[in-house]
Amino acid sequence: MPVSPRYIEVMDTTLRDGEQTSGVSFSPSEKLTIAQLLLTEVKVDRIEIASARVSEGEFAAVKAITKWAKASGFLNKVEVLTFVDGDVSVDWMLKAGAKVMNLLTKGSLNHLTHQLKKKPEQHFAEIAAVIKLARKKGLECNVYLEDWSNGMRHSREYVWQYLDFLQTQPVKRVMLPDTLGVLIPSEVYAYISETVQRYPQLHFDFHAHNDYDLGTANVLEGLKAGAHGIHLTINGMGERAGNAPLASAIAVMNDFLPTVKTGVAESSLYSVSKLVETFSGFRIPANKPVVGENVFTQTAGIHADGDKKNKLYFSDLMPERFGRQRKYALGKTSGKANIENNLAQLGIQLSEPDLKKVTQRIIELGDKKEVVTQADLPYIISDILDSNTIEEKVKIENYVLTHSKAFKPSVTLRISIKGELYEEHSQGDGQYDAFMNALKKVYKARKQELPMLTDYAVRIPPGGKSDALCETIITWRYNNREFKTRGLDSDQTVSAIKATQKMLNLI
Ligand SMILES: CC(=O)SCCNC(=O)CCNC(=O)[C@H](O)C(C)(C)COP(=O)(O)OP(=O)(O)OC[C@H]1O[C@@H](n2cnc3c(N)ncnc32)[C@H](O)[C@@H]1OP(=O)(O)O
Repeated sequence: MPVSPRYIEVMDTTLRDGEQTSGVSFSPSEKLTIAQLLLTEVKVDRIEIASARVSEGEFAAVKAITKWAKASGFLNKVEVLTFVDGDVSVDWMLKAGAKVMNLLTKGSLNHLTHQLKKKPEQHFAEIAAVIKLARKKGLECNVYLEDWSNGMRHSREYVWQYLDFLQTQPVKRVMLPDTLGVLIPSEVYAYISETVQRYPQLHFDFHAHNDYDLGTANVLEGLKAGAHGIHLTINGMGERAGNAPLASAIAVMNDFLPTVKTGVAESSLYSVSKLVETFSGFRIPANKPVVGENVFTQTAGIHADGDKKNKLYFSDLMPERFGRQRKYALGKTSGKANIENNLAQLGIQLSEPDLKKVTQRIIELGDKKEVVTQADLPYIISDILDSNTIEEKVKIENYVLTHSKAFKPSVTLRISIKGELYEEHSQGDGQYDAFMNALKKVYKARKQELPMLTDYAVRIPPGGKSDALCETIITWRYNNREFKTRGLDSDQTVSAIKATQKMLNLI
C-alpha cells in the first residue's frame, strides 16, 4: 500500500531572519506586501515577520500586517520572535496585535552560561513564567532552542533536560536552529532522528543556515529524519551566509522527497523572489538555483542542438514550473541551433544561408565580448537581409575618425566606387558630420550629387540588457523621393556609416 505523503509546515522567515541580512531593511509597507504575497500567492503555512522590541518602524510593520491578517483570517499564521524578558515582549506583541510568539531561548549550555549567565533551572523557570503569561493573554507559543546544533554536539544532556521540561509546557512547536550553519547533512539526520524519536509528542521545526552552502541539503536530511516543519527565506536571505533558500528547498522536496508534501505554489516562487530582490536591494546571483537570471539559459551550441533534437539537456527542473522560460544564449559559443531556438521563440524562420550569416554575425559580436540578446535578433536579421538585396558597387574601404578635446573631429576616408579608389580628409561638427563632409568632397569630384539627409534616428534594441547593438536609421531625400537606410553596429558612428554605405549603393 503506498503511504500518503506527510504534510510539512513551511515557515517563511524572510521578514525576520531574512531582514537580518546586513544592509537590508524593509519599510512597513514593503513588509505588508511581502507578507500578503507569501500567505496568499506562495501559500506558505506561516510567516515570521519581526523580532519584538526592535524599533518603532518594526512595531508599525507588525501592526499593519496583523491588522490585514486578522481581517483575512491569517492571524494565526503570523509569528513574532520574542525574548525571555518577563512581560516586555508579551506586552509588545499584544500592542502590535500579534497572536503567535516564537520565544527565543537557549539551546546550548554554552550560550546559556556565557550570554545569559544563568543556570538551566533558572532559565527554565523564566521561560515557564513567560509562557504562562503569554497563554493567559491568549498568545500561542512556539519556542526556539537557539544554538541547538552546538547543544547537540557539545551539551546534549542539557538539550534533553530542556526538552524534558518543554514537553510539560503548553508549547505548540519546538524550533531547532542550526544557528551558525555548522552542521553537515549526516549530523542533521542523526540529531533530528534522535530528537524526534525521543519526543514523539512534540512538533519539531528545523531552521537551517547556509554558512557551508549546505542549507538546502540540511533541510532535505532534516525532513528525511522526521522534522515536521522547516524555516526558509526568499533568495536565501539572512544573517551572514543566509538561511536555506525557499525556492531551492521546495524544488528539492518536490523532486526528491515523495514522502512529504507542502502547500507552496512553485509557480509563484520566481515572481516573489524578484519582488523581494527589488524591495531589499539584495541582488540575486545570476547562478542562484531556480531564481537566478542564468539558471535556465543554455549557452553551448551542442546543448541547444540536443534540446532541439530530443530535449536531451532537459531535467525535471523545468523553468515553466516556476513561471520561467528556457533561454538559449547568443554569443560566441552559439551554434545554429541556439539561433534557431531563439528564432522559433520569436516566430521567425530563415533560409539556411541567412541562418548561417546571422550565426556568423552573432559569433563575431560575441568574440568582441558583446552581449547579444533575443531582442537584438530582428535587428541583426533585417540588417543582413537588407545587405542581401543591395548590390555593393560602393564600398567604404577604410577610415580614421578622430575625436579630441579642443580640436574639431576629423576623418580620413578611403572609398571605392565601381572599382575606382578615392581618398579624402575633412573636419566636421561631429565624427559623422566630418565623415559626410569627406564623402561630399569625393562625390563633388565625381560631379555627382548626394542625397540630402532629412532625419537621423538612433535606437537601442529593446530589452534593456543588450550592450551589443545600436541601430541608426537615416532618412534621405533624392530626386524628390524619400527613402530610409539602416545600419547596425555596437558603435553608434559606425552604425551611421553603415547606413550611409547602403544609401550610396541605392542611388
Ligand atoms: C535566532 C536569531 O537570529 S536571534 C535574533 C534575535 N533578534 C534580534 O536580535 C533582533 C535585533 N535585536 C535588537 O534590536 C536588540 O538586540 C534588542 C532590542 C533585542 C535588545 O537590545 P538591547 O537591550 O540594546 O541589548 P543588546 O542587543 O545589547 O544585548 C542583548 C541582550 O539580550 C540578552 N539576551 C540574549 N538572548 C536572550 C534571550 N533569548 N532572551 C532574553 N534576553 C536575551 C543578552 O544577554 C543581552 O543582555 P545584557 O545586556 O543584559 O547582557
